[in-house]
Amino acid sequence: MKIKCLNPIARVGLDQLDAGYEIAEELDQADAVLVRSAAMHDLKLPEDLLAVARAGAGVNNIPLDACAEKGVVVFNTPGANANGVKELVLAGMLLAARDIAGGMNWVKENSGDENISKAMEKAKKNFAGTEIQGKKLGVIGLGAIGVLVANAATSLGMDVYGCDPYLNVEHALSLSRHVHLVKDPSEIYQNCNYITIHVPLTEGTRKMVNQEALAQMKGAVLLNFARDLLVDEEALEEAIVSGSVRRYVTDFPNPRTAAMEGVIAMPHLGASTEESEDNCAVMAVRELKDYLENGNIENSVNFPSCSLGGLRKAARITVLHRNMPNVISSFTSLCGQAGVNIADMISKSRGEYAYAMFDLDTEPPVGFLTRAQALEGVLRVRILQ
Ligand SMILES: NC(=O)c1ccc[n+]([C@@H]2O[C@H](COP(=O)([O-])OP(=O)(O)OC[C@H]3O[C@@H](n4cnc5c(N)ncnc54)[C@H](O)[C@@H]3O)[C@@H](O)[C@H]2O)c1
Ligand SMILES: O=C(O)[C@H](O)COP(=O)(O)O
Repeated sequence: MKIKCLNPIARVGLDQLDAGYEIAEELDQADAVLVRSAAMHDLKLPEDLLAVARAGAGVNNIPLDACAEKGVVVFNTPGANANGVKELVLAGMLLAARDIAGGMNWVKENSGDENISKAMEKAKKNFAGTEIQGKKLGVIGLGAIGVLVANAATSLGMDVYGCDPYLNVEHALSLSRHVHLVKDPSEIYQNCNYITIHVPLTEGTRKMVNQEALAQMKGAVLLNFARDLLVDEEALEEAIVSGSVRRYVTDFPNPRTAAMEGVIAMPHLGASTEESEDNCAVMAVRELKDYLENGNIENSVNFPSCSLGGLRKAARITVLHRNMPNVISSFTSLCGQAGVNIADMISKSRGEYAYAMFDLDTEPPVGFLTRAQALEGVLRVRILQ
């Protein structure tokens, strides 16, 4: 199997690719892709590509539907970089609470002054600020990162409010009981001193922090460590001028926000820690290998989770297909016609797409793959032995 890395991937992950694998020089040779933030929307994907693993959380750089249509399974690594982001969000709040960066710059600029120790005692009032203890923090999106940020903020003495209409059980169970859940994000916009967004960028969340939301804020610090396009930046500029937003702290600057007054920007550093890079790489490679070698799917963002464990029978056939009637029945009929017994099977669906796995007592005959691949609704068939 040839794996193409579209971004540098941590060595500890690549080291798991044993003898059966090599790193591809070119994308068109690849059986699978490992990627971080490289933009894939305009890439021509090879016909034989089987999978893409995003070593990270956000998948807005990957054409998920186009991949599904071609029978390419896309994975991500939920939670693997969440702590790295949480720590930077805490730093972001502290950087907005006092002018730490301004103060540090002042020291650099005055480093030649022999009387700097005396001068700073006069200058320091320019960089003073407030404490975060006792302030209200609103967290929009209580997933892997949002929960860690909310819990850490309660430990720092903040009064924390969280909003997530799709909060899942795992994240709900790990959320501190001190976090107040609200249904309407307006409660957060209107009442919180700090507001932090941790939702994926999708068509539904694009510009979710819009003019209406920004106008409700009362001198808040808005933190965006998720994606720039979640915020309406024209409205943001007005909100900073009017004072409804006091500071915008972002990990996703662009030509517009990088030059804006009141913005504290970092160059997409959230997941750039040794630990997060290692965690993501290890998880992404594990997911890829389990899919390539056993056909099992875990943490896909365009196909359902589905597993039959390790290969134990004569052959395993996997079928990525549209979620529509008769695909499974026409496949099992094909097995019957070929005299192949299905020893075990599993089938799962997710939205428009579905996946089925069949363990066979005997190897399928020559030509079986071509016949299965031609069945209506089938996107890709693989035979694993
Ligand atoms: N700065 C960085 O380096 C960095 C690192 C990792 C992730 N991210 C970004 O942060 C995002 C979140 O990451 P995560 O690991 O917490 O993902 P996650 O999938 O664990 O959590 C996302 C949460 O957002 C919630 N959500 C979706 N739509 C919502 C809405 N309209 N209102 C409120 N909540 C909503 C979901 O229910 C889910 O709980 C990623 O999609 C990515 O864009 C950035
Ligand atoms: O969505 C993510 O996981 C982050 O934005 C991290 O992206 P990166 O892997 O390019 O640092």
